[in-house]
Amino acid sequence: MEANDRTEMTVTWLKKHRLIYVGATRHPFILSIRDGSVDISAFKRWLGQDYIFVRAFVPFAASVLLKAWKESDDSCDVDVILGGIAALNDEVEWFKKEATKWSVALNSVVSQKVNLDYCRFLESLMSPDVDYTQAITAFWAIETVYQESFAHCLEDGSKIPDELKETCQRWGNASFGQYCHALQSIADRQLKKASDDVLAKAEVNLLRVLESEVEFWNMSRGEV
Ligand SMILES: Cc1ncc(CO)c(N)n1
Repeated sequence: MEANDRTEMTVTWLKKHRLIYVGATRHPFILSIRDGSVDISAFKRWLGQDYIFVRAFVPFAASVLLKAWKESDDSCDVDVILGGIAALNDEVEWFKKEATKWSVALNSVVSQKVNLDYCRFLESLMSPDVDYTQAITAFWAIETVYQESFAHCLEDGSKIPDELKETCQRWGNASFGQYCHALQSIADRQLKKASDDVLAKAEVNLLRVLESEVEFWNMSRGEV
């Protein structure tokens, strides 16, 4: 590959940063869900913290939608992102239902530092100074880590406890996978025509997302 080959930049980056990507998508927390050994208190901690994260992810998604509408040459982008926002609406309701099932009091969950930092990073990406290419690349990466992680839980040979199957289905299902692919195509198309400066920033943001995802799983396991 030539150094300036911009075809499927996301694929190139995931290869280049493979170790951290595998760290985010095959984390011990995910592996423990897959093999059924998951510590339920860790799962509940994840549930409460992720609810806080998802609430911050909604305005981020809205900011990506706004940027798509303003900056994209392809009006289909808005439809893809709108579909993602619709899914987030379901997701917020699902968290409330799931929290009741596990007796997690969502309104008394205190955001942990890792989560606060990640949400603050999302907020920085909402700035109008961050262009559509950077925003959509981060958006794709965030959704894809969950898709890859939970899809792995559902693969052959898994021993997920019944009461956690719905969680894995939520992000591991095929249509969420297609949605992530649609986001990836958009990101690749944008990255192909981006300036070198934007390209460099998008790569840094991708790394920040992957690191934050690893930390988020660590936090869920009570390790930070
Ligand atoms: C921490 C985290 N990353 C990604 C997603 C996917 O939406 C999520 N719900 N939470």
